[in-house]
Amino acid sequence: MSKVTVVGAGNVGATVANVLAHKDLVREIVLLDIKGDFAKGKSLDSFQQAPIDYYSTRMTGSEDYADTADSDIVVITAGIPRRPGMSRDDLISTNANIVSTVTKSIMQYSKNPIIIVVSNPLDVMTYAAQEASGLPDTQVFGMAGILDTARYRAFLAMELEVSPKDIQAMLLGGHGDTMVPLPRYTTVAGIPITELVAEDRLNEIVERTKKGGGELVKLMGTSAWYAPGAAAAQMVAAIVRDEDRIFPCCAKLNGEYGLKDIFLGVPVKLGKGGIKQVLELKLDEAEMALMKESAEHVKAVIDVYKNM
Ligand SMILES: NC(=O)C1=CN([C@@H]2O[C@H](COP(=O)(O)OP(=O)(O)OC[C@H]3O[C@@H](n4cnc5c(N)ncnc54)[C@H](O)[C@@H]3O)[C@@H](O)[C@H]2O)C=CC1
Ligand SMILES: O=C([O-])CC(=O)C(=O)O
Repeated sequence: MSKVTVVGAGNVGATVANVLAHKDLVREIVLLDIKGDFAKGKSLDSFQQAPIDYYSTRMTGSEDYADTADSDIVVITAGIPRRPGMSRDDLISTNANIVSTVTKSIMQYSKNPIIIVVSNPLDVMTYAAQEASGLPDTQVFGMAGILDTARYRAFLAMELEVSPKDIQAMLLGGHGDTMVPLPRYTTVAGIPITELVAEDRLNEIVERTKKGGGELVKLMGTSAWYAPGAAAAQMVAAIVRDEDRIFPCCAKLNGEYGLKDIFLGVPVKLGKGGIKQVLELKLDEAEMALMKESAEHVKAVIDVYKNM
């Protein structure tokens, strides 16, 4: 049974830990935060749910990295969330420093963890975590695509009045307004979405998906946590169970899609050890152009990070 550390016990981190504990898959979760006893309180509250919801996963809170020693998987959610009017990229100056510091502290106590990054701007923070950890590409990746496709699938379920269970979709690109939902790879119980939703309406749903994070920031004054937390927990589960799930994740590209030295959302096979394979879809010209545009945007933010 694995040990999982979640860094950042705020809205997303506490949700990742709580959802993961409910899956009863790992022996121990350590929730770490710099905010005094905050993580201790969150984890105690969460563990007091165990007798009610019937799981065994232990959860402890800490502000001391020694307690994270020998973690198999680390989820980094530390950092500030955006407020209305901000873009995810506006968080870079604060969060790059936090993510790099957190990663180095983790590496002092865990030799060979898998790191899943959640902090924003996601693609660049994943780049920063890999640089700070020195871990192989297969072991450092980011959570965004599961969330973004979940939003897309939820909007389609609302549109068609069908169960979200029956909607399958794929999405590429950066975790920002340039993300690339793929209607050609979207089905409802195997039926191509293009047969069920008119092109104009589908475009509106794609546009709403791209701005899905911002829609919630506007409604709540801070960013989302239920779906993001569940998405990160699903990635941990796929690794612990060695499921070989195919998920869109933010992964290092080494020539796939004609791109290098970048972390970007692509379909990967996720199981024991992390990313087992990056899948290269046969994109048409329009899809490839959107992917390229998204990559250029992420590259520009990586350059900002490199010059910090
Ligand atoms: N990748 C994605 O799809 C998503 C990413 N996010 C991002 O996740 C991050 C966290 O969001 P929330 O949980 O809503 O924020 P939050 O403010 O509720 O929690 C963040 C926590 O990080 C802690 N923290 C800050 N610096 C730290 C450090 N050096 N070491 C340990 N802990 C530290 C804070 O004390 C706070 O408790 C944000 O950057 C947000 O933009 C949020 C939702 C989705
Ligand atoms: O929108 C944000 O800032 C948080 C996030 O990445 C999301 O919910 O997609």
